[in-house]
Amino acid sequence: MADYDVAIIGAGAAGLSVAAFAAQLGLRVALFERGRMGGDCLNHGCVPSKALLAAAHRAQEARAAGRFGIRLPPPEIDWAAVRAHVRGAIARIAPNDSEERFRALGAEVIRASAHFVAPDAIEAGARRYTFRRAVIAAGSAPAVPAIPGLAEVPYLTNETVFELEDPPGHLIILGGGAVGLEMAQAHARLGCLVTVIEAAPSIAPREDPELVEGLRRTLKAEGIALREGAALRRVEPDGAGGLAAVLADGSRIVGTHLLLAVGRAPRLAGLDLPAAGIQATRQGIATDLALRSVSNRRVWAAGDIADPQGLGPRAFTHVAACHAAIVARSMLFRLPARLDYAALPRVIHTDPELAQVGLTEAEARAAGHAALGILRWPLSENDRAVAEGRPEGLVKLVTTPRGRLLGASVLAPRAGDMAGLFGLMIGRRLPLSALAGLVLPYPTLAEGAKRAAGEFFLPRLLSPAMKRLADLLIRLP
Ligand SMILES: Cc1cc2nc3c(=O)[nH]c(=O)nc-3n(C[C@H](O)[C@H](O)[C@H](O)COP(=O)(O)OP(=O)(O)OC[C@H]3O[C@@H](n4cnc5c(N)ncnc54)[C@H](O)[C@@H]3O)c2cc1C
Ligand SMILES: NC(=O)c1ccc[n+]([C@@H]2O[C@H](COP(=O)([O-])OP(=O)(O)OC[C@H]3O[C@@H](n4cnc5c(N)ncnc54)[C@H](O)[C@@H]3O)[C@@H](O)[C@H]2O)c1
Repeated sequence: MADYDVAIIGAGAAGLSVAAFAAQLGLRVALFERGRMGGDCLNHGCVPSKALLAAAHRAQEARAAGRFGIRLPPPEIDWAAVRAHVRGAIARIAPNDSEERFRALGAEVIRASAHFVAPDAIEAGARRYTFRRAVIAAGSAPAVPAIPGLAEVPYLTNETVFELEDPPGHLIILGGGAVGLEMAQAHARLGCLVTVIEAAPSIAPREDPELVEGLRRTLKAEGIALREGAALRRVEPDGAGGLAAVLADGSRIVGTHLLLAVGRAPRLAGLDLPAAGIQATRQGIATDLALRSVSNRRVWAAGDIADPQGLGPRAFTHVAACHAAIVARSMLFRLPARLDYAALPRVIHTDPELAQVGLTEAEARAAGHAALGILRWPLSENDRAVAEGRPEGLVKLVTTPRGRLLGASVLAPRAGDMAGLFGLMIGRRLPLSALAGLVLPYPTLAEGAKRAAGEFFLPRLLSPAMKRLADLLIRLP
């Protein structure tokens, strides 16, 4: 008999969700974790980044208070207290992910690095554990690009940037994606000089350019230097304890710290996958859409490390949770399960936030939708946004010609909070009339979603034929 029913490598968002479910069903669960319980999201990702952004936003609100007739002195940043706030947020959430909680649920938590030694066996801490089923949830690590000179300068990643004893004087960020932009705004609002170097022609290159333009304006207005379409040729020490980044156009940017934010790499090394006959791609563990390994049918993968059917990873905590639900269905109940990213949300948690659900206009065209309906509602037409002095932003909907919602892009304060509405519309294939006919509380930003949907029906409602019909009907007794 196998030692365990389910062995799980990694106690991050994905592994913990599977472990909690399997243990509560009474299965014998072994959960291997070599680092901190909670993985990236709790310790080096979502939680510290959102906590740092929260502090930064308070500072910005203090700076902007004058617009509302409130006179405040310029905010003073107590970096040690900001760090304590970040650590406090982690500490308050940590009990949910703790060893104690998972032991109480019935799982055995093994604090050691795990690797495969056979198709049905793992070794950790010099002990061998056999399993009936295994889940690889080892996550991803920050990618380190091959940049000449990088070995000669100290650099930060998401694993170290939240540990700085003092604020960076001038933070140079390589990569203008989700990590780069959130960290850029957090540090700029906390009083640091910030330069973002982005290789693609635009920051947030996957996102809708109309929305990115609004975000770019905000970031620049806050003093963040954006070097877009810039190739970094090399980095070198500046002789004063900092570094210089030399771009292909010859310009030299001198900073005190360098943060790498150029994407993620799956943590495959050290798992000894060949020992268990588990195939992997450059992007992660090769699985089918039920997240089951294509080559070892005892094994599933979940979270950042999964590469389902060549789709590549979607490195988000909500995706890790969604993967865990699919693994539970497929692995524990042997029910059909199929990953579907059609209604997947993603949010860049800057202020304003940039939220995307489903396809952007460009993604919809690339997917072969030749004719599209494009509906827009600017935030400047939303009463709440105007009242709060935040008219910068846009709701943009992408539909089929018949009005089925394919994607929604929103730039607005707390845009992510609108994502659920669009996710439900797309996921349940609800007609656009459901959104246009919804009665929403006034005044809320979400009314922008309803008004954008209304734009689909307005030209039809006010057509010459409808006007003639109205004229006729009003004459009837
Ligand atoms: C700065 C930053 C901000 C982010 N913000 C957000 C956000 O706002 N919203 C969002 O949805 N997502 C966000 N993400 C992404 C999110 O953090 C990840 O998608 C999520 O943490 C992935 O969870 P996971 O369980 O797949 O992997 P992880 O959280 O990385 O967990 C994997 C665990 O496996 C352990 N492990 C690895 N190999 C072994 C081994 N051989 N033996 C034992 N243990 C092992 C690791 O120590 C780790 O604890 C952010 C990421 C970063 C970097
Ligand atoms: N709010 C969130 O949900 C959130 C926040 C942070 C991270 N994450 C997750 O973590 C993942 C990783 O984030 P990330 O920002 O590191 O990756 P990313 O893929 O989102 O962005 C990386 C950026 O770096 C650029 N780049 C790549 N190589 C470069 C180079 N040599 N020089 C300059 N620019 C270069 C890319 O063009 C891209 O714009 C995200 O894709 C996301 O899934 C999510």
